[in-house]
Amino acid sequence: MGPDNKKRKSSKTPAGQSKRQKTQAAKAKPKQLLSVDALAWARVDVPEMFNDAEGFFGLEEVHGVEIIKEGDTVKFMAAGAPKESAAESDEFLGFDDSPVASEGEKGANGNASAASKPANTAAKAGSKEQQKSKDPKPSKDKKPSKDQKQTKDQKKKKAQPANAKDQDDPELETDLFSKAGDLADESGDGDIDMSEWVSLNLSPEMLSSLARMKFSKPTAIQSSSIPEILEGHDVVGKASTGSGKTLAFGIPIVERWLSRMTAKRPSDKKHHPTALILSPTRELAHQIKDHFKQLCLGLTNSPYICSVTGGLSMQKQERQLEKADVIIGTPGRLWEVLSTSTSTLESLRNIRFLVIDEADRLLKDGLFKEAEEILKALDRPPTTNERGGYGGEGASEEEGDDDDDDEEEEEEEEEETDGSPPRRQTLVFSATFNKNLQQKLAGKARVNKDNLMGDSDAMEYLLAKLNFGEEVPKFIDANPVSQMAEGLKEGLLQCGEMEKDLYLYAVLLLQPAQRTLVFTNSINSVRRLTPLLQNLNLPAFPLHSDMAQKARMRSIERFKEAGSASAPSSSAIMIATDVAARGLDIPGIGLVIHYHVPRTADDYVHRSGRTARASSSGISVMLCGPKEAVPTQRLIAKVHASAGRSSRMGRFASKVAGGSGDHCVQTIDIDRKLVSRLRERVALSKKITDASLAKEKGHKEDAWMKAAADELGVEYDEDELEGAGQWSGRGSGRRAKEKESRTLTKAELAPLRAALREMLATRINTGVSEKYLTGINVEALLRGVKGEFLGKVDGLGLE
Ligand SMILES: Nc1ncnc2c1ncn2[C@@H]1O[C@H](COP(=O)(O)OP(=O)(O)OP(=O)(O)O)[C@@H](O)[C@H]1O
Repeated sequence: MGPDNKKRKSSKTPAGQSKRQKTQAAKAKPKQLLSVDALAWARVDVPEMFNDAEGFFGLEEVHGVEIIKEGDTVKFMAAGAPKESAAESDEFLGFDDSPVASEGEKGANGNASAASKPANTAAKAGSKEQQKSKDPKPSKDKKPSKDQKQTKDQKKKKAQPANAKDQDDPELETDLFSKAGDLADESGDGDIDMSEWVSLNLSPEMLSSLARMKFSKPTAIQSSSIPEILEGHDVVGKASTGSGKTLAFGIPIVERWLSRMTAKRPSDKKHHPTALILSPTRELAHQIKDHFKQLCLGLTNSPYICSVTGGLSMQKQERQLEKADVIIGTPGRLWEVLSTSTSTLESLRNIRFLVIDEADRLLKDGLFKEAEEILKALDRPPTTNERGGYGGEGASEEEGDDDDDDEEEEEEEEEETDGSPPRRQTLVFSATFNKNLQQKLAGKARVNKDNLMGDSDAMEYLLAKLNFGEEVPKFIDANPVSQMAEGLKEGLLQCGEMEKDLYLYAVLLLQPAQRTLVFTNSINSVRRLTPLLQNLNLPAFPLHSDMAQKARMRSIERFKEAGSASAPSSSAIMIATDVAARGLDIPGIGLVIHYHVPRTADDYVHRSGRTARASSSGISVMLCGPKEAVPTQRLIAKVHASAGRSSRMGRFASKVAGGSGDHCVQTIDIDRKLVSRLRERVALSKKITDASLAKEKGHKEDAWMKAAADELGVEYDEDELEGAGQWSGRGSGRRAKEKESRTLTKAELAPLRAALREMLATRINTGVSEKYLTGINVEALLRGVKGEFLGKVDGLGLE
């Protein structure tokens, strides 16, 4: 690193460097013309309200740059080296985007970047206890000296392909789903027998990566899909939730990238991504990215992986896209990028793999219009102009190819020399391909033989939706008997329609898990239940699509912290809409509660699949009001009938009635007396919550009315308006009630809170037997107790 770089390095802490210093540094250097992408853009913090604003994706600023306008063209002149070289020397560590900085070492790791780069592995491990102990690197130095770091950086530069540099912008680097933040894993490294992977013919590098992840054998879907994908087939993969579908397509994609890198010659200038993966939600997209990165952590050479999702800076994502090898995107944002950038679209037409994860959801009629647009755009033949663009990589390969012995090179050449895009493999994965499962519960959806969609129907459906390269893709069903995870226990708890809050609280106490996920059908319910449980001293966090992206990530982060190495004896409850139902892989979720009966049977499968993942066990409990009993039975019947097609309704009926079955849905016999002892505190908490929410809503309405009145140039006085009868009519009753709650807030909220505090501090007598008449201290119960009280209270009986 030269002296120039050293100086720039000091700009890492903007607080420590004044604007004047920066300007002086700039003056001292010869001026250079820079491209807009080469500039050191730094994110500007904007108020939360802009986070998800339509069409607003964030602000970025740059210092020490002179702007020169020549006609319609704007050029940038700056002192010092362009960003490109800065990035190579990890210069971008320096920009202190405050929200990222608040994420502690995570942001720094993202910057030291390339979780997947071997040279950075040590840096990453340095901040994460678990990885530190597992890091195979010989150097034990936590903080390398400057010289050592320089040598390391130089080595890193040599070892990495040009496009792997500057892996992530800290803002885009979520790192939320890396295993480092997961439940504390005490087990040591040990020697891992990897012989069960041998038949899949993976590269030694890949095998050592898998060993590093302690995956000693492939899951069923992995051992059946990986060979087919490596052989070049299109694959439709179906396997139960949590069965490792991500790596079933992830491993062959990375293998393919590795072999492309080996075959690549210096003359191959044009860069095209290897794979595009479509995901229905932002969180899942980030998770897949993190999963890929983990897989690549041990590779000497790793692909550049990026996610393209809403809620984060589009400009930065576009810059990442230019050099990406593996792209994971949500349809909305991806389409936004593709519809404005022909070069990106062109590049994506050259992908080798198109993956549709959670395909039944992404391809559901009318749900993701953008996904359809993307698929159409990728399949559209390029215009004559665009076609010229394809020549780059293929042509240079043709000219430069003089090694007839290299099979992979031949393959590359074969695919690209005619100027048309290379053959693309389409990979489609989900736990549910049964169209019948998608039907709404309301209406006349029936479970009968005729409307169940079997494998062949599923295939027909997919063939109509997707343009596969092969006439018939390989259909792999790794779990033909059940789409529910093996270690899952399902329970159904009947309660009064208006008693769900009470029963939710009771289940949380009686069946405590380190991480519990509660699903509701509406954003409003998430907004209400979160404070309701928080008032009861429960660690509840919200997740819904109306939250700003930063808040969504913060919630997941907090949820994940529970039981992790940093907080081993804590627990957490996430209250979510179905935005969390698909794909989320957060280890340690021991309990899923369906506060509302899911709208469709596939939602039930996926919601319940957030627990009992990867051979662990878990419990799913459905709260069910009297009116919901019939639709709920229909729903569960659908799920189980479509799995074991030979004995549909009868099988379910016997299970609910308490009959034995291999996949049993138990009716839960809860201790109702004990539940009634919780009633008072729940009622009080509800009162406090309603008052706070009404107050909040009132503030918003007031603000809106005041603004409207301002605009009209009139005085706003709510009481006057009410007195004049302006508020009468539809909705006035509700408004009056809300107003009452607001008034209550002012007059009585504090004593109510005090009363609840007192109630919560009192032990509850379980009244089960002499032996256990110790009572429950709710606070202690929730502090990391794993089902210990269950037997004592004789509660849910689901353990
Ligand atoms: N071979 C393996 N051995 C052990 N664990 C594995 C293996 N492959 C994947 N896993 C782990 O299994 C968990 C579930 O994997 P993944 O998220 O891919 O499941 P999925 O089948 O896609 O689930 P869903 O249907 O809910 O999306 C992950 O934590 C992953 O790290």
